[in-house]
Amino acid sequence: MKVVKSYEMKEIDRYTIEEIGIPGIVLMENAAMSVVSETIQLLKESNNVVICCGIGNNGGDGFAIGRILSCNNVKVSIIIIGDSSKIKGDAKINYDIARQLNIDIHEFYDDKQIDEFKNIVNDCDVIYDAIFGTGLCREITGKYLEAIKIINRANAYRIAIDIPSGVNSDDGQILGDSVCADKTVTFCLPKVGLLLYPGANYVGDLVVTDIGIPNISVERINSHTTIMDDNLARYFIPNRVKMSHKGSYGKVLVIAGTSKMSGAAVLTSLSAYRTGAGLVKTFIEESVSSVVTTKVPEAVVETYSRADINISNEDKEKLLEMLGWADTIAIGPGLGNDNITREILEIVISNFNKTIVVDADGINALSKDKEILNNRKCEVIITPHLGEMSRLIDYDIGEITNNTIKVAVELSKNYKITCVLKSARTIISSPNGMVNINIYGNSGMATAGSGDVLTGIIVSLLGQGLNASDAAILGVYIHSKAGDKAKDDKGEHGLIANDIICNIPYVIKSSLNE
Ligand SMILES: NC(=O)C1=CN([C@@H]2O[C@H](COP(=O)(O)OP(=O)(O)OC[C@H]3O[C@@H](n4cnc5c(N)ncnc54)[C@H](O)[C@@H]3O)[C@@H](O)[C@H]2O)[C@@H](O)CC1
Ligand SMILES: Nc1ncnc2c1ncn2[C@@H]1O[C@H](COP(=O)(O)OP(=O)(O)O)[C@@H](O)[C@H]1O
Ligand SMILES: [K+]
Repeated sequence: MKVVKSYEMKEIDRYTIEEIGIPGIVLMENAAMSVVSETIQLLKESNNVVICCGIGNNGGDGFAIGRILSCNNVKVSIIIIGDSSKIKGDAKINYDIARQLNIDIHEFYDDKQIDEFKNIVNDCDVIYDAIFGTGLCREITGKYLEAIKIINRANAYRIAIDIPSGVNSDDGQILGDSVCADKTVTFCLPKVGLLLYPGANYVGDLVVTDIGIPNISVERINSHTTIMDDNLARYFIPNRVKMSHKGSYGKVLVIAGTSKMSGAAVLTSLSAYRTGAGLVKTFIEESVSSVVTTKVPEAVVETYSRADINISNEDKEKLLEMLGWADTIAIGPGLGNDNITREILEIVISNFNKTIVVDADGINALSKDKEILNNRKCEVIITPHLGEMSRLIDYDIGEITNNTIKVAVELSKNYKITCVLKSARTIISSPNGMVNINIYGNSGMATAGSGDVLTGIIVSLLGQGLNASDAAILGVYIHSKAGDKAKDDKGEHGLIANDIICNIPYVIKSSLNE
Protein backbone atom coordinates (compact mmCIF):
# COMPACT_ATOMS: atom_id res chain seq x y z
CA MET A 1 0.00 0.00 0.00
CA LYS A 2 1.21 3.49 -0.86
CA VAL A 3 2.06 5.92 1.93
CA VAL A 4 2.10 9.65 1.20
CA LYS A 5 3.54 12.94 2.33
CA SER A 6 1.30 15.98 2.63
CA TYR A 7 2.24 17.44 -0.79
CA GLU A 8 1.36 14.12 -2.42
CA MET A 9 -2.00 13.99 -0.63
CA LYS A 10 -2.67 17.59 -1.69
CA GLU A 11 -1.95 16.65 -5.31
CA ILE A 12 -4.30 13.65 -5.05
CA ASP A 13 -7.04 15.97 -3.69
CA ARG A 14 -6.30 18.64 -6.31
CA TYR A 15 -6.45 16.21 -9.23
CA THR A 16 -9.69 14.68 -7.94
CA ILE A 17 -11.33 18.07 -7.50
CA GLU A 18 -9.93 20.05 -10.43
CA GLU A 19 -9.28 17.47 -13.13
CA ILE A 20 -11.87 14.79 -12.39
CA GLY A 21 -14.44 17.24 -11.14
CA ILE A 22 -15.52 15.75 -7.83
CA PRO A 23 -16.19 18.86 -5.72
CA GLY A 24 -14.09 19.30 -2.57
CA ILE A 25 -17.26 19.59 -0.51
CA VAL A 26 -18.22 16.06 -1.61
CA LEU A 27 -14.86 14.70 -0.44
CA MET A 28 -15.26 16.56 2.83
CA GLU A 29 -18.72 15.08 3.29
CA ASN A 30 -17.42 11.58 2.53
CA ALA A 31 -14.54 12.14 4.95
CA ALA A 32 -16.93 13.23 7.70
CA MET A 33 -19.30 10.33 7.02
CA SER A 34 -16.41 7.86 7.15
CA VAL A 35 -15.31 9.21 10.52
CA VAL A 36 -18.83 8.94 11.89
CA SER A 37 -19.25 5.38 10.68
CA GLU A 38 -15.85 4.39 12.19
CA THR A 39 -16.62 5.99 15.56
CA ILE A 40 -20.38 6.05 16.19
CA GLN A 41 -20.22 2.81 18.19
CA LEU A 42 -17.83 4.51 20.59
CA LEU A 43 -20.41 7.17 21.35
CA LYS A 44 -23.03 4.75 22.69
CA GLU A 45 -22.08 5.33 26.31
CA SER A 46 -21.19 8.95 25.75
CA ASN A 47 -23.09 11.99 27.01
CA ASN A 48 -21.00 14.88 25.79
CA VAL A 49 -19.06 15.01 22.56
CA VAL A 50 -16.74 17.93 21.81
CA ILE A 51 -15.29 18.68 18.39
CA CYS A 52 -12.24 20.94 18.42
CA CYS A 53 -11.95 22.61 15.01
CA GLY A 54 -9.17 24.64 13.45
CA ILE A 55 -9.85 27.15 10.69
CA GLY A 56 -8.61 25.05 7.74
CA ASN A 57 -10.20 22.10 5.95
CA ASN A 58 -9.42 19.77 8.85
CA GLY A 59 -11.74 22.01 10.87
CA GLY A 60 -14.19 21.77 7.95
CA ASP A 61 -14.29 18.00 8.46
CA GLY A 62 -14.98 18.70 12.12
CA PHE A 63 -17.98 20.96 11.40
CA ALA A 64 -19.44 18.32 9.07
CA ILE A 65 -18.90 15.56 11.66
CA GLY A 66 -20.64 17.79 14.24
CA ARG A 67 -23.64 18.23 11.95
CA ILE A 68 -23.93 14.50 11.14
CA LEU A 69 -23.68 13.52 14.81
CA SER A 70 -26.14 16.19 15.83
CA CYS A 71 -28.61 14.92 13.19
CA ASN A 72 -28.17 11.49 14.83
CA ASN A 73 -29.21 12.94 18.19
CA VAL A 74 -25.72 12.99 19.69
CA LYS A 75 -25.17 15.95 22.04
CA VAL A 76 -22.35 17.87 20.36
CA SER A 77 -20.41 21.03 21.15
CA ILE A 78 -18.00 22.55 18.66
CA ILE A 79 -15.09 24.71 19.76
CA ILE A 80 -13.28 26.74 17.12
CA ILE A 81 -9.65 27.34 17.97
CA GLY A 82 -8.55 30.41 16.02
CA ASP A 83 -10.21 33.32 14.27
CA SER A 84 -13.54 32.09 12.84
CA SER A 85 -13.67 35.07 10.44
CA LYS A 86 -10.79 33.43 8.53
CA ILE A 87 -12.66 30.21 7.78
CA LYS A 88 -13.17 29.92 4.04
CA GLY A 89 -14.10 27.60 1.15
CA ASP A 90 -15.56 24.18 1.92
CA ALA A 91 -14.84 24.61 5.62
CA LYS A 92 -16.91 27.85 5.61
CA ILE A 93 -19.84 26.04 3.96
CA ASN A 94 -19.86 23.46 6.75
CA TYR A 95 -19.32 26.11 9.40
CA ASP A 96 -22.31 28.10 8.12
CA ILE A 97 -24.49 24.97 8.04
CA ALA A 98 -23.55 24.20 11.65
CA ARG A 99 -24.51 27.76 12.62
CA GLN A 100 -27.84 27.50 10.73
CA LEU A 101 -28.61 24.30 12.63
CA ASN A 102 -27.94 26.07 15.93
CA ILE A 103 -25.32 23.56 16.96
CA ASP A 104 -23.61 24.66 20.18
CA ILE A 105 -20.52 26.53 18.90
CA HIS A 106 -17.84 28.19 21.05
CA GLU A 107 -14.66 30.00 20.18
CA PHE A 108 -11.24 29.82 21.79
CA TYR A 109 -9.70 32.88 20.30
CA ASP A 110 -7.81 34.52 23.15
CA ASP A 111 -6.87 33.94 26.78
CA LYS A 112 -10.23 35.23 28.08
CA GLN A 113 -11.91 32.09 26.79
CA ILE A 114 -9.45 29.60 28.20
CA ASP A 115 -11.54 28.77 31.28
CA GLU A 116 -14.63 28.19 29.17
CA PHE A 117 -12.56 25.94 26.87
CA LYS A 118 -11.22 23.97 29.87
CA ASN A 119 -14.70 23.53 31.35
CA ILE A 120 -16.22 22.22 28.13
CA VAL A 121 -13.33 19.88 27.39
CA ASN A 122 -13.12 18.58 30.96
CA ASP A 123 -16.83 17.87 30.97
CA CYS A 124 -16.94 15.70 27.86
CA ASP A 125 -16.23 12.04 27.30
CA VAL A 126 -15.27 12.03 23.62
CA ILE A 127 -13.16 14.64 21.81
CA TYR A 128 -12.77 14.82 18.04
CA ASP A 129 -9.53 16.57 17.15
CA ALA A 130 -9.98 18.56 13.92
CA ILE A 131 -7.51 21.35 14.66
CA PHE A 132 -4.77 20.61 12.13
CA GLY A 133 -4.49 17.98 9.43
CA THR A 134 -2.00 17.75 6.61
CA GLY A 135 -1.81 21.57 6.49
CA LEU A 136 0.22 21.84 9.71
CA CYS A 137 3.39 23.55 8.59
CA ARG A 138 5.12 25.15 11.56
CA GLU A 139 5.77 24.86 15.30
CA ILE A 140 2.56 25.09 17.34
CA THR A 141 2.47 27.95 19.85
CA GLY A 142 0.04 30.15 21.81
CA LYS A 143 -3.63 29.16 22.14
CA TYR A 144 -3.17 26.13 19.87
CA LEU A 145 -0.51 24.75 22.18
CA GLU A 146 -2.68 25.51 25.23
CA ALA A 147 -5.65 23.79 23.59
CA ILE A 148 -3.63 20.63 22.82
CA LYS A 149 -2.35 20.41 26.39
CA ILE A 150 -5.88 20.80 27.79
CA ILE A 151 -7.24 18.18 25.37
CA ASN A 152 -4.51 15.73 26.40
CA ARG A 153 -5.20 16.25 30.11
CA ALA A 154 -8.96 15.64 29.74
CA ASN A 155 -10.32 12.32 30.84
CA ALA A 156 -11.94 11.65 27.47
CA TYR A 157 -11.54 9.31 24.49
CA ARG A 158 -9.67 11.23 21.76
CA ILE A 159 -10.32 10.71 18.06
CA ALA A 160 -7.95 12.43 15.62
CA ILE A 161 -9.28 13.44 12.22
CA ASP A 162 -6.80 12.57 9.47
CA ILE A 163 -3.76 13.05 11.72
CA PRO A 164 -3.31 14.01 15.39
CA SER A 165 -2.88 17.78 15.52
CA GLY A 166 0.81 18.37 16.11
CA VAL A 167 2.26 15.44 14.18
CA ASN A 168 4.15 16.46 11.04
CA SER A 169 2.57 14.31 8.33
CA ASP A 170 5.84 14.06 6.41
CA ASP A 171 8.23 12.74 9.04
CA GLY A 172 6.41 11.99 12.30
CA GLN A 173 8.15 14.77 14.21
CA ILE A 174 6.12 16.60 16.87
CA LEU A 175 5.81 20.31 16.16
CA GLY A 176 5.71 21.63 19.74
CA ASP A 177 3.13 19.22 21.12
CA SER A 178 0.45 16.95 19.69
CA VAL A 179 -2.95 15.63 20.57
CA CYS A 180 -2.42 12.12 21.84
CA ALA A 181 -5.22 10.16 20.17
CA ASP A 182 -6.83 6.86 21.11
CA LYS A 183 -7.90 6.44 17.51
CA THR A 184 -6.98 8.18 14.26
CA VAL A 185 -9.18 8.06 11.19
CA THR A 186 -7.07 9.02 8.20
CA PHE A 187 -8.36 9.57 4.67
CA CYS A 188 -7.56 7.68 1.49
CA LEU A 189 -3.95 6.67 2.31
CA PRO A 190 -1.72 6.53 5.41
CA LYS A 191 0.51 9.58 5.82
CA VAL A 192 4.23 8.91 6.44
CA GLY A 193 4.14 10.80 9.75
CA LEU A 194 1.48 8.48 11.18
CA LEU A 195 3.86 5.53 10.87
CA LEU A 196 7.18 6.92 12.07
CA TYR A 197 8.10 7.56 15.70
CA PRO A 198 7.59 9.75 17.64
CA GLY A 199 4.38 10.57 15.68
CA ALA A 200 3.25 6.93 15.75
CA ASN A 201 3.04 7.15 19.56
CA TYR A 202 0.25 9.73 19.23
CA VAL A 203 -1.92 7.88 16.71
CA GLY A 204 -3.64 5.14 18.74
CA ASP A 205 -5.62 2.71 16.57
CA LEU A 206 -5.17 3.72 12.95
CA VAL A 207 -8.01 3.37 10.44
CA VAL A 208 -7.70 4.34 6.77
CA THR A 209 -11.04 5.18 5.16
CA ASP A 210 -12.25 5.50 1.59
CA ILE A 211 -13.57 9.01 0.88
CA GLY A 212 -14.45 8.44 -2.76
CA ILE A 213 -11.12 9.40 -4.32
CA PRO A 214 -10.85 7.39 -7.56
CA ASN A 215 -7.90 5.01 -8.05
CA ILE A 216 -6.65 7.03 -10.99
CA SER A 217 -5.91 10.01 -8.70
CA VAL A 218 -3.79 7.76 -6.48
CA GLU A 219 -2.09 5.77 -9.23
CA ARG A 220 -0.65 8.81 -10.98
CA ILE A 221 1.18 9.85 -7.82
CA ASN A 222 4.71 8.56 -7.96
CA SER A 223 4.98 7.88 -4.22
CA HIS A 224 8.26 6.25 -3.28
CA THR A 225 7.00 4.93 0.02
CA THR A 226 4.97 1.78 0.74
CA ILE A 227 3.99 -0.50 3.59
CA MET A 228 3.62 -4.26 3.48
CA ASP A 229 0.28 -5.41 4.78
CA ASP A 230 -1.24 -8.79 5.55
CA ASN A 231 -3.08 -9.02 2.23
CA LEU A 232 -0.02 -8.22 0.18
CA ALA A 233 2.44 -10.52 1.96
CA ARG A 234 1.05 -13.72 0.48
CA TYR A 235 1.90 -12.59 -3.05
CA PHE A 236 5.56 -12.22 -2.10
CA ILE A 237 5.98 -15.57 -0.37
CA PRO A 238 7.93 -17.95 -2.65
CA ASN A 239 5.93 -20.80 -4.19
CA ARG A 240 6.52 -24.45 -3.33
CA VAL A 241 6.07 -26.84 -6.21
CA LYS A 242 5.14 -30.49 -5.99
CA MET A 243 7.94 -31.69 -8.25
CA SER A 244 10.87 -30.19 -6.35
CA HIS A 245 13.84 -31.18 -4.23
CA LYS A 246 15.94 -29.47 -1.56
CA GLY A 247 18.10 -27.79 -4.19
CA SER A 248 14.98 -26.05 -5.52
CA TYR A 249 14.72 -23.85 -2.44
CA GLY A 250 18.14 -22.35 -2.25
CA LYS A 251 21.63 -23.29 -1.14
CA VAL A 252 22.28 -20.85 1.66
CA LEU A 253 25.74 -20.20 3.09
CA VAL A 254 25.81 -18.69 6.59
CA ILE A 255 29.16 -17.23 7.67
CA ALA A 256 28.66 -16.44 11.33
CA GLY A 257 29.67 -17.17 14.91
CA THR A 258 32.92 -17.24 16.86
CA SER A 259 33.86 -18.64 20.23
CA LYS A 260 32.31 -15.59 21.96
CA MET A 261 29.11 -15.65 19.93
CA SER A 262 28.58 -19.11 18.50
CA GLY A 263 24.82 -18.77 19.11
CA ALA A 264 24.54 -16.19 16.34
CA ALA A 265 25.39 -18.89 13.78
CA VAL A 266 22.73 -21.15 15.30
CA LEU A 267 20.02 -18.46 15.21
CA THR A 268 20.78 -17.39 11.63
CA SER A 269 21.03 -20.93 10.25
CA LEU A 270 17.90 -22.15 12.02
CA SER A 271 15.89 -19.11 10.88
CA ALA A 272 16.95 -19.73 7.30
CA TYR A 273 15.61 -23.30 7.52
CA ARG A 274 12.41 -22.22 9.28
CA THR A 275 11.73 -19.74 6.45
CA GLY A 276 11.94 -22.48 3.86
CA ALA A 277 15.57 -22.80 2.68
CA GLY A 278 16.36 -26.21 1.19
CA LEU A 279 20.00 -26.43 2.27
CA VAL A 280 21.96 -24.39 4.80
CA LYS A 281 25.72 -24.64 5.09
CA THR A 282 27.30 -22.93 8.09
CA PHE A 283 30.92 -21.79 7.87
CA ILE A 284 32.18 -21.37 11.42
CA GLU A 285 35.34 -21.28 13.53
CA GLU A 286 36.47 -24.85 14.17
CA SER A 287 36.56 -24.63 17.98
CA VAL A 288 32.82 -23.90 18.27
CA SER A 289 31.41 -25.79 15.32
CA SER A 290 29.89 -28.45 17.55
CA VAL A 291 27.38 -25.88 18.81
CA VAL A 292 25.86 -25.69 15.35
CA THR A 293 25.99 -29.44 14.78
CA THR A 294 24.15 -29.96 18.06
CA LYS A 295 21.60 -27.15 17.84
CA VAL A 296 20.91 -27.26 14.10
CA PRO A 297 21.48 -30.86 13.06
CA GLU A 298 19.94 -30.05 9.67
CA ALA A 299 22.86 -27.71 8.82
CA VAL A 300 25.97 -28.82 6.97
CA VAL A 301 28.94 -27.45 8.89
CA GLU A 302 32.26 -26.35 7.39
CA THR A 303 35.02 -25.06 9.63
CA TYR A 304 38.06 -22.79 9.50
CA SER A 305 40.72 -21.70 11.92
CA ARG A 306 41.00 -18.36 13.69
CA ALA A 307 44.32 -19.27 15.35
CA ASP A 308 46.21 -16.69 13.29
CA ILE A 309 45.47 -13.03 12.50
CA ASN A 310 44.97 -13.95 8.85
CA ILE A 311 42.87 -16.61 7.21
CA SER A 312 45.03 -19.51 6.00
CA ASN A 313 45.40 -20.28 2.28
CA GLU A 314 43.77 -23.62 2.84
CA ASP A 315 40.71 -22.01 4.48
CA LYS A 316 40.55 -19.40 1.74
CA GLU A 317 40.40 -22.19 -0.85
CA LYS A 318 37.64 -23.84 1.12
CA LEU A 319 35.70 -20.57 1.22
CA LEU A 320 36.11 -19.96 -2.51
CA GLU A 321 34.79 -23.44 -3.18
CA MET A 322 31.70 -22.71 -1.08
CA LEU A 323 31.11 -19.46 -2.96
CA GLY A 324 30.79 -21.60 -6.09
CA TRP A 325 28.24 -23.80 -4.32
CA ALA A 326 26.04 -21.14 -2.71
CA ASP A 327 23.01 -19.39 -4.19
CA THR A 328 23.20 -16.70 -1.52
CA ILE A 329 25.20 -15.80 1.57
CA ALA A 330 24.60 -14.24 4.99
CA ILE A 331 27.73 -12.87 6.57
CA GLY A 332 28.44 -11.21 9.88
CA PRO A 333 26.30 -12.32 12.87
CA GLY A 334 28.68 -12.90 15.78
CA LEU A 335 31.62 -13.15 13.36
CA GLY A 336 34.01 -11.03 15.45
CA ASN A 337 35.26 -7.52 14.98
CA ASP A 338 38.71 -8.41 13.69
CA ASN A 339 40.90 -8.72 10.64
CA ILE A 340 39.76 -12.23 9.73
CA THR A 341 36.17 -10.98 9.43
CA ARG A 342 37.34 -8.18 7.15
CA GLU A 343 39.30 -10.68 5.03
CA ILE A 344 36.39 -13.09 4.72
CA LEU A 345 34.04 -10.23 3.79
CA GLU A 346 36.44 -8.99 1.15
CA ILE A 347 36.81 -12.47 -0.37
CA VAL A 348 33.03 -12.89 -0.47
CA ILE A 349 32.24 -9.46 -1.88
CA SER A 350 34.87 -9.54 -4.58
CA ASN A 351 34.25 -13.12 -5.74
CA PHE A 352 30.58 -13.97 -5.25
CA ASN A 353 28.28 -12.87 -8.05
CA LYS A 354 24.78 -13.24 -6.57
CA THR A 355 23.14 -11.48 -3.59
CA ILE A 356 24.46 -11.40 -0.01
CA VAL A 357 23.19 -10.12 3.34
CA VAL A 358 25.77 -8.28 5.44
CA ASP A 359 24.90 -7.94 9.14
CA ALA A 360 26.48 -7.13 12.51
CA ASP A 361 30.29 -7.66 12.41
CA GLY A 362 30.13 -7.66 8.63
CA ILE A 363 28.80 -4.10 8.87
CA ASN A 364 31.44 -3.21 11.46
CA ALA A 365 34.09 -4.37 8.99
CA LEU A 366 32.52 -2.19 6.29
CA SER A 367 32.56 0.78 8.67
CA LYS A 368 36.34 0.54 8.81
CA ASP A 369 36.72 0.13 5.06
CA LYS A 370 33.79 1.07 2.85
CA GLU A 371 36.05 0.71 -0.19
CA ILE A 372 35.36 -3.05 0.03
CA LEU A 373 31.92 -2.25 -1.41
CA ASN A 374 33.33 -0.59 -4.48
CA ASN A 375 35.10 -3.71 -5.65
CA ARG A 376 32.14 -6.02 -5.62
CA LYS A 377 30.66 -8.62 -7.89
CA CYS A 378 27.53 -9.27 -5.82
CA GLU A 379 24.36 -7.40 -4.90
CA VAL A 380 24.36 -6.38 -1.25
CA ILE A 381 21.69 -6.05 1.44
CA ILE A 382 22.93 -4.56 4.68
CA THR A 383 20.93 -4.72 7.91
CA PRO A 384 22.33 -2.17 10.39
CA HIS A 385 20.65 -1.20 13.64
CA LEU A 386 20.92 2.49 14.54
CA GLY A 387 24.28 2.06 16.30
CA GLU A 388 25.80 0.15 13.39
CA MET A 389 24.44 2.75 10.97
CA SER A 390 26.00 5.48 13.08
CA ARG A 391 29.41 3.80 12.85
CA LEU A 392 28.97 3.09 9.16
CA ILE A 393 28.15 6.61 8.00
CA ASP A 394 29.69 8.49 10.92
CA TYR A 395 26.50 10.37 11.90
CA ASP A 396 25.20 10.96 15.37
CA ILE A 397 22.60 8.33 16.43
CA GLY A 398 20.10 11.11 17.31
CA GLU A 399 20.37 12.55 13.82
CA ILE A 400 19.81 9.11 12.30
CA THR A 401 16.82 8.45 14.58
CA ASN A 402 15.13 11.68 13.44
CA ASN A 403 15.85 11.06 9.75
CA THR A 404 15.66 7.30 9.28
CA ILE A 405 14.19 7.43 5.78
CA LYS A 406 16.56 10.10 4.50
CA VAL A 407 19.64 8.34 5.89
CA ALA A 408 18.67 4.92 4.53
CA VAL A 409 17.81 6.34 1.10
CA GLU A 410 21.13 8.18 0.89
CA LEU A 411 23.11 5.05 1.76
CA SER A 412 21.19 2.97 -0.77
CA LYS A 413 21.73 5.48 -3.54
CA ASN A 414 25.37 6.21 -2.79
CA TYR A 415 26.44 2.58 -2.63
CA LYS A 416 23.69 1.02 -4.78
CA ILE A 417 22.73 -1.41 -2.04
CA THR A 418 19.52 -2.39 -0.27
CA CYS A 419 19.49 -1.03 3.26
CA VAL A 420 17.42 -2.45 6.13
CA LEU A 421 17.73 0.21 8.84
CA LYS A 422 16.48 -1.63 11.92
CA SER A 423 14.60 0.04 14.75
CA ALA A 424 11.11 0.06 16.21
CA ARG A 425 10.05 1.21 12.72
CA THR A 426 12.43 -0.53 10.34
CA ILE A 427 13.01 1.21 7.01
CA ILE A 428 13.89 -0.76 3.89
CA SER A 429 15.38 1.34 1.08
CA SER A 430 16.40 0.22 -2.40
CA PRO A 431 18.98 1.66 -4.79
CA ASN A 432 16.11 2.92 -7.02
CA GLY A 433 14.87 5.21 -4.22
CA MET A 434 11.88 3.07 -3.14
CA VAL A 435 11.20 2.94 0.60
CA ASN A 436 9.16 0.50 2.67
CA ILE A 437 8.17 1.20 6.27
CA ASN A 438 7.56 -1.80 8.53
CA ILE A 439 4.63 -1.20 10.87
CA TYR A 440 4.67 -4.46 12.84
CA GLY A 441 6.77 -5.80 15.70
CA ASN A 442 7.07 -4.97 19.37
CA SER A 443 9.59 -4.03 22.02
CA GLY A 444 9.93 -7.67 23.08
CA MET A 445 12.02 -8.01 19.92
CA ALA A 446 14.65 -5.72 21.40
CA THR A 447 16.48 -8.80 22.65
CA ALA A 448 19.88 -10.30 21.84
CA GLY A 449 19.93 -12.36 18.68
CA SER A 450 16.74 -10.89 17.23
CA GLY A 451 18.73 -9.32 14.36
CA ASP A 452 20.48 -12.65 13.63
CA VAL A 453 17.04 -14.18 13.12
CA LEU A 454 16.12 -11.44 10.64
CA THR A 455 19.32 -12.09 8.68
CA GLY A 456 18.47 -15.80 8.47
CA ILE A 457 14.97 -15.02 7.21
CA ILE A 458 16.15 -12.60 4.52
CA VAL A 459 18.91 -14.88 3.22
CA SER A 460 16.47 -17.77 3.08
CA LEU A 461 14.08 -15.71 0.92
CA LEU A 462 16.97 -14.79 -1.38
CA GLY A 463 17.78 -18.49 -1.70
CA GLN A 464 14.19 -19.16 -2.70
CA GLY A 465 14.52 -16.72 -5.58
CA LEU A 466 13.26 -13.35 -4.33
CA ASN A 467 15.15 -10.26 -5.47
CA ALA A 468 17.03 -8.17 -2.91
CA SER A 469 14.32 -5.63 -2.29
CA ASP A 470 11.43 -8.14 -2.02
CA ALA A 471 13.49 -10.44 0.23
CA ALA A 472 14.33 -7.53 2.54
CA ILE A 473 10.74 -6.23 2.70
CA LEU A 474 9.11 -9.63 3.15
CA GLY A 475 11.87 -10.71 5.53
CA VAL A 476 11.29 -7.76 7.84
CA TYR A 477 7.53 -8.38 7.66
CA ILE A 478 7.83 -12.10 8.57
CA HIS A 479 10.30 -11.31 11.36
CA SER A 480 8.10 -8.68 12.99
CA LYS A 481 4.89 -10.69 12.58
CA ALA A 482 6.66 -13.69 14.16
CA GLY A 483 7.70 -11.35 16.98
CA ASP A 484 4.07 -10.27 17.39
CA LYS A 485 2.89 -13.88 17.51
CA ALA A 486 5.58 -14.64 20.09
CA LYS A 487 4.36 -11.66 22.12
CA ASP A 488 0.77 -12.97 22.04
CA ASP A 489 2.04 -16.14 23.65
CA LYS A 490 4.80 -14.96 25.99
CA GLY A 491 4.36 -11.21 26.42
CA GLU A 492 7.15 -8.76 25.72
CA HIS A 493 9.36 -9.19 28.78
CA GLY A 494 10.27 -12.83 28.41
CA LEU A 495 10.39 -12.93 24.63
CA ILE A 496 13.71 -14.26 23.30
CA ALA A 497 15.09 -14.65 19.78
CA ASN A 498 14.25 -18.34 19.73
CA ASP A 499 10.55 -17.54 20.25
CA ILE A 500 10.65 -15.45 17.06
CA ILE A 501 12.14 -18.42 15.16
CA CYS A 502 9.46 -20.78 16.50
CA ASN A 503 6.76 -18.50 15.08
CA ILE A 504 8.19 -18.01 11.58
CA PRO A 505 6.40 -21.09 10.15
CA TYR A 506 3.04 -20.00 11.58
CA VAL A 507 3.35 -16.50 10.08
CA ILE A 508 4.09 -17.94 6.65
CA LYS A 509 1.32 -20.51 7.01
CA SER A 510 -1.30 -17.99 8.02
CA SER A 511 -0.22 -15.50 5.32
CA LEU A 512 -0.87 -18.24 2.77
CA ASN A 513 -4.19 -19.14 4.48
CA GLU A 514 -2.91 -22.70 4.72
N1 LIG B 1 -10.55 19.11 -0.34
C1 LIG B 1 -9.55 18.60 0.30
O1 LIG B 1 -8.40 18.89 0.00
C2 LIG B 1 -9.87 17.73 1.46
C3 LIG B 1 -9.24 17.98 2.67
N2 LIG B 1 -9.59 17.31 3.77
C4 LIG B 1 -9.10 17.74 5.08
O2 LIG B 1 -8.34 18.91 4.97
C5 LIG B 1 -7.13 18.78 5.70
C6 LIG B 1 -6.11 19.69 5.10
O3 LIG B 1 -6.67 20.97 5.14
P1 LIG B 1 -5.83 22.30 5.00
O4 LIG B 1 -4.87 22.16 3.88
O5 LIG B 1 -6.80 23.41 4.97
O6 LIG B 1 -4.96 22.33 6.31
P2 LIG B 1 -5.32 22.20 7.87
O7 LIG B 1 -6.78 22.27 8.10
O8 LIG B 1 -4.59 21.03 8.35
O9 LIG B 1 -4.62 23.49 8.51
C7 LIG B 1 -4.36 24.62 7.76
C8 LIG B 1 -4.50 25.88 8.58
O10 LIG B 1 -3.72 25.86 9.73
C9 LIG B 1 -2.76 26.93 9.69
N3 LIG B 1 -1.56 26.45 10.39
C10 LIG B 1 -0.67 25.53 9.98
N4 LIG B 1 0.26 25.30 10.93
C11 LIG B 1 -0.08 26.11 11.98
C12 LIG B 1 0.48 26.33 13.27
N5 LIG B 1 1.56 25.68 13.68
N6 LIG B 1 -0.10 27.23 14.07
C13 LIG B 1 -1.21 27.88 13.69
N7 LIG B 1 -1.80 27.73 12.49
C14 LIG B 1 -1.23 26.84 11.64
C15 LIG B 1 -2.59 27.25 8.25
O11 LIG B 1 -2.12 28.55 8.07
C16 LIG B 1 -4.02 27.06 7.75
O12 LIG B 1 -4.84 28.13 8.07
C17 LIG B 1 -6.83 17.31 5.64
O13 LIG B 1 -5.97 16.91 6.67
C18 LIG B 1 -8.22 16.71 5.74
O14 LIG B 1 -8.59 16.62 7.11
C19 LIG B 1 -10.73 16.38 3.74
O15 LIG B 1 -11.85 17.16 3.99
C20 LIG B 1 -10.86 15.68 2.43
C21 LIG B 1 -10.87 16.65 1.29
N1 LIG C 1 10.84 -1.68 20.05
C1 LIG C 1 10.87 -2.46 18.96
N2 LIG C 1 9.76 -2.63 18.21
C2 LIG C 1 9.80 -3.40 17.11
N3 LIG C 1 10.90 -4.06 16.68
C3 LIG C 1 12.03 -3.92 17.38
C4 LIG C 1 12.07 -3.12 18.54
N4 LIG C 1 13.34 -3.16 19.03
C5 LIG C 1 14.04 -3.95 18.20
N5 LIG C 1 13.26 -4.43 17.21
C6 LIG C 1 13.68 -5.29 16.10
O1 LIG C 1 14.49 -6.35 16.62
C7 LIG C 1 15.66 -6.56 15.82
C8 LIG C 1 16.90 -6.28 16.67
O2 LIG C 1 18.04 -6.45 15.87
P1 LIG C 1 19.53 -6.20 16.40
O3 LIG C 1 19.57 -4.93 17.19
O4 LIG C 1 20.44 -6.36 15.26
O5 LIG C 1 19.70 -7.41 17.42
P2 LIG C 1 20.96 -8.36 17.66
O6 LIG C 1 22.19 -7.60 17.24
O7 LIG C 1 20.95 -8.65 19.12
O8 LIG C 1 20.70 -9.58 16.85
C9 LIG C 1 15.51 -5.60 14.63
O9 LIG C 1 14.92 -6.27 13.56
C10 LIG C 1 14.59 -4.51 15.16
O10 LIG C 1 13.86 -3.88 14.14
K1 LIG D 1 -6.42 16.57 13.36
